[in-house]
Parts: sequence; C-alpha cells; structure tokens
Amino acid sequence: MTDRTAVENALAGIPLPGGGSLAGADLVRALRVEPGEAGTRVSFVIEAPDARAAQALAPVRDAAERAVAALPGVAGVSAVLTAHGGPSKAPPPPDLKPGLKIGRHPDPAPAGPQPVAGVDRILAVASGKGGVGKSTVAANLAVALARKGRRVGLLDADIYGPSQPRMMGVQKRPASPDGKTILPLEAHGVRFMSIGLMVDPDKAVVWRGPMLMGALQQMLNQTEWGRLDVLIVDLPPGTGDVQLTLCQRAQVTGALIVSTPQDVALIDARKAIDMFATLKTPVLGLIENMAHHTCERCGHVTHPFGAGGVRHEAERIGVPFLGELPIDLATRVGGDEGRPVAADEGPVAEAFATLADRLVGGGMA
Ligand SMILES: Nc1ncnc2c1ncn2[C@@H]1O[C@H](COP(=O)(O)OP(=O)(O)OP(=O)(O)O)[C@@H](O)[C@H]1O
Repeated sequence: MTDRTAVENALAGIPLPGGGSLAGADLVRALRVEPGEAGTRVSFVIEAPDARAAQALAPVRDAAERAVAALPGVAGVSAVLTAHGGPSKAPPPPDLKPGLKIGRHPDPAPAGPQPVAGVDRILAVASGKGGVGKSTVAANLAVALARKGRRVGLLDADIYGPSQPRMMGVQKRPASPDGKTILPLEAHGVRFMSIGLMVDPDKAVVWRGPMLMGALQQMLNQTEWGRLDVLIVDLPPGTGDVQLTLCQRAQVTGALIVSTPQDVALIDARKAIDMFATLKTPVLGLIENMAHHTCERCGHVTHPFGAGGVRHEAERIGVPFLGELPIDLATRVGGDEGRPVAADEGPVAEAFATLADRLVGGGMA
C-alpha cells in the first residue's frame, strides 16, 4: 500500500517548468495520506510564491495529482494550488520566546509547529478588518461540516471580542474536573471552546504577547477535544500575536480569509494574506461575506459594499475563491440568538453546505 514516503517520492519526481522538482522547491504543504477501506486518500497544497507562478504551476498540479493517483491503492487525490499573494513586505515575525502559562510555569518552546493531540487538521479563519463576519463564517462553517458527519471543533481565539459563546448559544464556563484538562462545550454537533469563557474580556484586552500565547496554548492543548477531523480557529481580526502564536506553535493546515468586497476590507485582507505567507501557512481560499442583498419585498438585488471585489482579488493573487455569502437578516439573527443559520435549511445554509463540501472534497476538513 502507498504510504507517505511513497507519495513524497512520487512528488519529488515532478519537474518544474523552470527546472528543479516540486519537492526540491519546497512548495508542498499540508500533505495528508489517509488509508481507508476504499483505498488511500491523499491531499496536499501546492503553494506558489505569487499569482503568476501559481498559473504556471497548474500543469504541475495536474501532473502531481496524476502521479499520486497512479500509486497502488490510492483511491483519491486532491491538490489545492494557492499563492502567497506576492512577496511579503511585512517584517519577519519576532522570535517568540517560551510562553507564560497563566498562573503556571512557562512551556518550553517546541522545535516548530506541533500537532494538537487527536486533531487531524486545523483551519484558521481570519480577516484583516474587524466586523466583516469572520466569526459568523467560522461558526456556520463548523456547523455545516458537522452536518456532513465530520468531527468538528471550534476554538474562539478572538481575545478582543469573543463571540462564539453567543453565536453557538452556550455561555456557561467549561468544567475542568481534574484542574488540568478543560472539557469543551457542545452545540449544534460542534465541540467548542472560547477564550471568552475562561477569562474576563475586559482584562484580556490589555494582555501582552506572552500571556496570549499561554492562554492560546492552554485552549489548544488542554482542551479535551477528543478525535477531531478538523479544528476551526476563529482568530481575532488583523495580524497580531494570536495569529503568530497559532501558526508558529500549531500545525495549521491552512487559513481561510473572510472579507467584504469593500476596498478598505480588501486592503486589510491583503495584509493578513501577507502575514500567512511570512508564517508559511497556506491560504486555502478567500470568502466574500456580505456580497449582496436581496430585498425581501421586491426581490431587487443590491451590492452595498460593491460587487465581486473578493473574487477579483482571489484571481489577482492566485488564491482559490471559495464562494460568496449574502447580507442576510436570518444570518444576523441566528448569530445573535445562538442558532447559526447553517443549522437549518435555506439558501445561506446551502451556501455553507457547499463550502463545507468543497473543503471536505479537497481533503482540507
Ligand atoms: N452575511 C451576513 N448577513 C448579515 N449579518 C451578518 C453577516 N455576516 C455577519 N453579520 C453580522 O455582522 C456582525 C459582525 O459579524 P462577526 O462578529 O461575525 O464579524 P467578525 O469579523 O468576526 O468581527 P470581529 O472579529 O471584529 O468581532 C454580527 O452582528 C453578525 O451577525
């Protein structure tokens, strides 16, 4: 049967247009080789340095898929092609020193990003600007994936405005029977944990890097997630310590960037994309939220934040465009009332189901 080494060897042999090989150029990320009853499923991300390189790599992606598909016992292959979004102008990330655990000794710094026990994949949901609907997308995507039968965790790491307890409809403090591990809460088929349930958000806003690092580490590693196919992490907006810590400490499969079509949101989304490039975390796609609004009375469609901006940006920088979500009253009410719209039926629930299918189909969730 085909194992990881066989896949790596097959990929190593794929030539690049300008010379060298796929493996030699260090372009393959998030390689997963999953044996199953029907055969082995393989997924990986090819991350090009920029949009032009990504375009040129499309035949390489096809060749890589074919080469892996030809290996014995392989039942399915999915390769996602994405780009860094241009060379990074951001300064290199600071050298993070061992994190202070709150009220505990600092953890020794691991050699590099580590897996979270029992968790197969970590997807970071990020945005450049606040208020674009990142938490809404994270919650609904988690619920949509759970409805597909995936084992899903949701970690609310938005220290400055934790909103998942409200969106998921559970506000109680998680139990910690042994004083060490934290039992996650469960709602709509999703196990979830929020930094907002453990700390006073008014105090959290003045926390500095090491304290945030300690808290995030605790949420990731001391929560009893059990076996998860995917852990979705709802990040704070922007490009700060939480993003750095997550990507430097945990093996993040990739990031999904949420933006509205507005120019101001897109400018900030580019900064977030740039940050993930610096951190070597592949951007798996862009999602346009609040794309359009349909008048409930006359059916007239308007684009309050402009039309198609995120799709164009995704095309421009060579990152997959994962879909658009409308401005929708039920989405807002569902978020406020603790029942994400993806838990019910309707066009927005379908849009999230399609997004979930796409991620599952690509081996990313
Ligand atoms: N597609 C949508 N249609 C209608 N309302 C939406 C939609 N997406 C988000 N909202 C609403 O917009 C508000 C902000 O959304 P949300 O909290 O998800 O944004 P965010 O990007 O996570 O913000 P922040 O990280 O700054 O807290 C919420 O009240 C939410 O219900």
